Amino acid sequence: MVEMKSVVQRYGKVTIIDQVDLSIQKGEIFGLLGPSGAGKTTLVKLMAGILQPTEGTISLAGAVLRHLAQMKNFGFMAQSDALYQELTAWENLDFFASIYTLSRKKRRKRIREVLEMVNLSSSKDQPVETFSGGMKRRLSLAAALVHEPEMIILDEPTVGIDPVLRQSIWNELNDLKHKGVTIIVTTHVMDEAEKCDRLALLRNGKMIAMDTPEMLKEKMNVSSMEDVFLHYGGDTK
Ligand SMILES: Nc1ncnc2c1ncn2[C@@H]1O[C@H](COP(=O)(O)OP(=O)(O)OP(=O)(O)O)[C@@H](O)[C@H]1O
Repeated sequence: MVEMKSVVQRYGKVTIIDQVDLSIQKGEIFGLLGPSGAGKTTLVKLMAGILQPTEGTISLAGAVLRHLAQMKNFGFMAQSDALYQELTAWENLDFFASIYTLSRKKRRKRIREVLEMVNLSSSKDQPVETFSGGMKRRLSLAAALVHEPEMIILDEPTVGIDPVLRQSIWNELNDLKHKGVTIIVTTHVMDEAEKCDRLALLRNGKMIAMDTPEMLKEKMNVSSMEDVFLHYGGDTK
């Protein structure tokens, strides 16, 4: 689904992403883990076509990537919420759904579904400016999913979300995965890292390990993802 070859991203003389190769399969949950400043957000922005790499190639489902963010089959949830504060939750979702030219009937059905998924049905008519941080995060997730994309990129999706809801979001991500949706997620949360099919560990812009959570633990001879992370010299923030 995503193929990166020798990708380098530089700002001036500073190298932020350093010769990254990776390949993400359709229908997998792929996690990006690394200490703060390692380059995770930069890497997902490159995948989303929001940034163009200084060097290397990025292709999506075989095609060289061009403005993927505008493509219909793709959803992106950034770290900062891109919501219209004065509009209600429903109106925000209706706006995002209309961009993707969903029919009116389909839109209503789908908005109800995603609101239910993120547990915001009862707040659907409230303006976003009255929402808590966690509610805004949940609405951003709903907005990234409203058009049923084939691939979603979630940059720290569960920051500010309590453990119960975090679990229900992960159940939802697993359901999507079983429908063949490819999910790319950056996280600092170790129990979330465990839920990924494969993980890439990033440090100082370099890919230092890539494997299943089980194999990473086995290779390090440790019992938790926390230990894997610490082994590679990360800090858990
Ligand atoms: N536009 C930019 N110009 C210069 N440096 C940048 C720019 N964007 C990011 N950086 C630098 O790139 C490095 C990686 O940033 P990035 O946001 O990708 O890290 P991250 O792993 O997502 O961190 P966090 O977990 O804290 O969100 C940081 O040192 C950051 O300061």
